[in-house]
Amino acid sequence: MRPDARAWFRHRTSSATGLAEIDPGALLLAKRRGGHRVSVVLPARNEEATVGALVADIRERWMRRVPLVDELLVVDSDSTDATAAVARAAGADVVATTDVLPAHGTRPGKGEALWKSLAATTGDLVVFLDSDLVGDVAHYVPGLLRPLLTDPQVLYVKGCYTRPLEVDGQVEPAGGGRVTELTARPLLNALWPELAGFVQPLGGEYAGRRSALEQVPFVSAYGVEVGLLIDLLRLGGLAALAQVDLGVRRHTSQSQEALGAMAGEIVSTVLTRAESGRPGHRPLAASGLLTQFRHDGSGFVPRSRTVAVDERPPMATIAEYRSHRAGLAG
Ligand SMILES: O=c1ccn([C@@H]2O[C@H](COP(=O)(O)OP(=O)(O)O)[C@@H](O)[C@H]2O)c(=O)[nH]1
Ligand SMILES: O=C(O)[C@@H](COP(=O)(O)O)O[C@H]1O[C@H](CO)[C@@H](O)[C@H](O)[C@H]1O
Repeated sequence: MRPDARAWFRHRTSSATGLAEIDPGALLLAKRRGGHRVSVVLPARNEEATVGALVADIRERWMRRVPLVDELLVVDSDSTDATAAVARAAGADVVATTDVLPAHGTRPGKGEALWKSLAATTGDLVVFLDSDLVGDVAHYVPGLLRPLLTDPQVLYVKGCYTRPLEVDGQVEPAGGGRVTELTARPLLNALWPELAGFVQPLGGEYAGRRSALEQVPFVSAYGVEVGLLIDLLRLGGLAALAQVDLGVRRHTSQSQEALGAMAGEIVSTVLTRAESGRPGHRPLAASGLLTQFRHDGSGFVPRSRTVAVDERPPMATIAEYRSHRAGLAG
């Protein structure tokens, strides 16, 4: 690791691996002293099996018992199951991606849900959690908020964790984060070595200041995490970024084929941000296509899909958003 990445890793990595490492009173005091309002956003596409318990736990622990969180929103991202009803019954506010900023249309993908969540929430601090988390994650929200509540220089905090791999009901103690290990980490180490200290650059649990999040584009699909990391590095510099060890993260994993497409979207996202390094040369261009293969018993069958990404502009450039925020400011 380069000296700057190593220094960052030592200075900007904190630990919140369980509630024993959290002082709720101190966080509440820091929140009140800073005059902060906290929104928690759960992007959810067909997560009826897990979103309810997650919502109920956050509401009970961090809204009712300890009012660290002011707003809990589930963004229903084109679900075809009962995600919205389950989330609402558990006490979350729920909005459909299609219903937010309707004049701007809607696009499929996680990044679209996260971009629109900025227009559907009001906190100056925003926490993002995947909706397919399983196990004890009660410490995730306070752990992610702590660097933002205690250090004004920090703009963005990513969770990091060990990641068991669960496929077809079989659980391995490690091996999760396959796209991170096989695609994102090698690419980021090659092109942005200053980010080499991030343990989980693609992790779905992170928090940031709205003032920063509204200044950067959101890649509309699975490239959103790697796009945010690169763009927030450019916006605030490495010292404005932090990570917190949240212990273990378990979630429902996708198939290798699905993750291949995810990797393609991440490569497309990285290439749109990678310069060829030689002045006057255009940015590296991705084909936007990925061909994978299945064997049908008699031979290999190619299957091509697009892994091109589009992105939404910084929310601060959206007139409806600016006028809505101005109205809130009174
Ligand atoms: O189009 C999408 C795809 C995913 N997600 C949500 O984004 C999170 C991470 O997605 P997924 O679990 O598919 O990715 P993985 O964690 O397996 O990489 C989950 O809460 C999904 O419900 C979403 O809101 N819209
Ligand atoms: O980190 C990874 O390699 C992928 C896949 O994880 P698994 O191999 O299914 O445990 O999961 C992450 O990547 C997505 C794209 O950035 C994020 O949206 C997910 O939240 C995150 O789980």
